[in-house]
Amino acid sequence: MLNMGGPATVPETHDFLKNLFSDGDLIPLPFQRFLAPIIARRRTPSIEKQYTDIGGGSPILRYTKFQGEGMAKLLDELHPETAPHKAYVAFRYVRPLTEQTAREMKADGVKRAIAFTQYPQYSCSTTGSSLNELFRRGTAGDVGEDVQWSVIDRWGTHPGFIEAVAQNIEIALSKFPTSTRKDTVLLFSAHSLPMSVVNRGDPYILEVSASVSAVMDRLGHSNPFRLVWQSQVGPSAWMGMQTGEALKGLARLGKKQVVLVPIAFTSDHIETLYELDLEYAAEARELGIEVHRAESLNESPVFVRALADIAVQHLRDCKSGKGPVSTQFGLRCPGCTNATCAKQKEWFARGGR
Ligand SMILES: C=CC1=C(C)c2cc3[nH]c(cc4nc(cc5[nH]c(cc1n2)c(C)c5CCC(=O)O)C(CCC(=O)O)=C4C)c(C)c3C=C
Ligand SMILES: [Fe+2]
Ligand SMILES: [Fe+2]
Repeated sequence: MLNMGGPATVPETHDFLKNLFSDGDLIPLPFQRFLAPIIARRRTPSIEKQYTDIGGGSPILRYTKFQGEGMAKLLDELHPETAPHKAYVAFRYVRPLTEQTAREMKADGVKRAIAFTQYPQYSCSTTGSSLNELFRRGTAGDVGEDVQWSVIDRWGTHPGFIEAVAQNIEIALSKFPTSTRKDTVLLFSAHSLPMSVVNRGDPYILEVSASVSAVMDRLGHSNPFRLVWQSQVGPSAWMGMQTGEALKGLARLGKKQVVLVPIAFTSDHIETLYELDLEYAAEARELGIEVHRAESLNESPVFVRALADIAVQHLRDCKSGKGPVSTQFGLRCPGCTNATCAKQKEWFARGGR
């Protein structure tokens, strides 16, 4: 289960940021090895405060373990041919790091593995970065040379995922009076992307939009909705409209009720618990808007079942000869010039050999 991870405790914030700013797939910096520790050190106090304010750390490891254990148990029932199943967590910036997990898998004698991204929608900067790291570890022999790999690289319109999000929206909507419920705006909010990444053909914006569209279809277009973008960092141009600006605009339009919907991450983190729940909710209240947030997928049984279904479908596709990767996987961003991306895709397409 590939993801970025987050600091489980406040003192781990610095190392998280240092690893994050050292990742050239996420943030290409000149003199990266030199600049990354400097930027990380400068940003640590403000981000530490945010993790303190949300209860002392990121819950992502706890939720990912919960989801993974639930998925593995379901897989034993749904796909006994490949039982027993075990979920390993491989984070990019905090423990358990890809490197540590790779060694653990080797020690366990794993012979068949699925690199299962936990980002629903594909971006070169997120899933791409995790696959590049796994490729480096795999080719360095950290996982074991004889492991057969396949890849689940995106699943943003899977009906089970869409159902889980839709159910959480319905719960949030039910907190508004029946008489005004249908006027409530569903404001889908996803982590933004620098325009430089969008403009090289990264599919993330398109895939997040497709998720939103599928959720609205499932809800029968019961409410007005918009997709907006949050958490941009630094002075460069990022994908907009920004979530905070959208709330101001909705207030100007006389809207009084909003459901905020996180759509690009599977568990709570500072974007939901700090930015949405503390910052934007307070801003909205000042603007005279009542806000409820759709809960993150966290411990949703519908979502755990969706993960298992995605894996079963993938195992069947592998067996029926559709190959170890999706058809989308082979198509790199037209503007991607990252040499590791190219090598990684070839390596996984051969089953990681
Ligand atoms: C699908 C989710 C995410 C995408 C896409 C994404 C792209 C992206 N992010 C940065 C820069 C930073 N991201 C930071 C933290 C962070 N990012 C995501 C998710 C996505 N990022 C998460 C879940 C987190 C963890 C923080 C949290 O919310 O718990 C940070 C560090 C925090 C900070 O310093 O503000 C940076 C920096 C870029 C440049 C980028 C696309 C290229
Ligand atoms: Fe790439
Ligand atoms: Fe980010």
